[in-house]
Amino acid sequence: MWLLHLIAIFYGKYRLHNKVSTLPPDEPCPGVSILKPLMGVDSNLSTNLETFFTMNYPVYELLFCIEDETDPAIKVVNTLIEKYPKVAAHVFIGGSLVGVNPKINNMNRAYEASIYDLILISDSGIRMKEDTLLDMVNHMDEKTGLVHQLPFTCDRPGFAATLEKIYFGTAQSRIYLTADFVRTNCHTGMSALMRKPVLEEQGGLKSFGCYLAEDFFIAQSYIKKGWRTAISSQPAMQNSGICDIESFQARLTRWAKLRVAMIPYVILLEPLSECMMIGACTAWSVSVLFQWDFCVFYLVHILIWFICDWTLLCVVQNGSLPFNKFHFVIGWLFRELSGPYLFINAVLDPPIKWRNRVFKLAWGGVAQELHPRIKC
Ligand SMILES: CCCCCCCC/C=C\CCCCCCCC(=O)N[C@@H](CO)[C@H](O)/C=C/CCCCCCCCCCCCC
Ligand SMILES: O=c1ccn([C@@H]2O[C@H](COP(=O)(O)OP(=O)(O)O[C@H]3OC[C@@H](O)[C@H](O)[C@H]3O)[C@@H](O)[C@H]2O)c(=O)[nH]1
Repeated sequence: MWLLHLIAIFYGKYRLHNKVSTLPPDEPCPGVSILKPLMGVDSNLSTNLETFFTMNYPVYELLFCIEDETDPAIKVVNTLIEKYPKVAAHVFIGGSLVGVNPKINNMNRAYEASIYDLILISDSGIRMKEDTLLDMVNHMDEKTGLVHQLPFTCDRPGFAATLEKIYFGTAQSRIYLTADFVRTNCHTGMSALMRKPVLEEQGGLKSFGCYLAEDFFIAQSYIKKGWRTAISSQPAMQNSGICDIESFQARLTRWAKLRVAMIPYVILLEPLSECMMIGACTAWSVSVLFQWDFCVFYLVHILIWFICDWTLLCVVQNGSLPFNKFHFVIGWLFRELSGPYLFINAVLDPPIKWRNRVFKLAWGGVAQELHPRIKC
């Protein structure tokens, strides 16, 4: 785990927040079809979506996917389309039933209507900078089939936002960056650019509709076909208007359930890779083997881990943090203490609740909807 910390810090420093180079003027810019699956409206939706209309990229189309024809997101999107008439944008309402995964069902019609060879799947809460799309396209070299963004968050007020930033900038970034360094699949599909022809060879987006963790299986299919996956230099800036501890923990629990079903060895490795757990195990081991003091060892372990996490968070943030060190201590302790508890909860209660549906996963990751179309 110390090695993982070091790899994440140094690789993050080397790989993230690099200057985005412009494409050579003589090379034609590849067009990008951007799929935006939407469901409901939050206080930041309009400003988040607006950043897709103001990107500095020459050829792209925006394909908004909305399942429910009464969804207020339709009005938000139409207002933006009227405001930016020069940006190619279309709205797909109704979705299509091609599998169990509601996000795939929502996006599939837009995917089939997309006209470019590069597809960007981008969740509703994501914000783009003017050069984010260019940065992602720049990472799509001839060996790479899928470019994804390291999940991170925008600066927002409140303890829940602090907690989210700490989680994504420490525990998640550590694994994500190390996985990218050793070329292991760790793809989280909130913002991913992919080659459409490769997806088409496998039957298109709909062939991943049987999985809830479509992101993991899409990346896996690229790797099996000999393509590389890579992270881009800019992290994914999540900026959902819904930011509270309960929904954040529900999301982490849902993701943990997906991981456990897809990659069963994480049942053991994941809790053991948590600071408090591995620290306690190691402190006990050295107290038995070498008669070292348990408490001193444990506290030094936690202190070094804490310093590494702060360093990594600063690397991923690449600027001043919106909270002070005291808030970091509180948020970090809360995350580290609640992490193993959430994981155990996820293992003990396998049904997965996602928005207004409940699913069950079989080992391997194939999903089944438990009570189709229940409303919250
Ligand atoms: C030698 C030490 C090995 C340590 C192994 C650590 C085991 C995993 C610990 C924590 C997992 C955190 C994963 C964070 C990102 C995943 C977020 C997520 O769950 N996303 C899902 C929903 O979008 C998505 O479907 C799943 C994506 C793939 C998750 C793969 C997790 C296992 C990654 C193991 C990488 C180990 C790399 C280190 C190798 C030396
Ligand atoms: O029923 C749904 C649920 C979600 N979605 C869309 O899917 C995207 C992600 O939804 P949420 O924000 O609820 O969920 P997460 O951020 O946890 O998703 C993430 O984890 C699970 C993976 O399968 C997803 O690819 C990844 O985006 C949003 O754009 C949302 O609008 C639908 O279109 N229909």
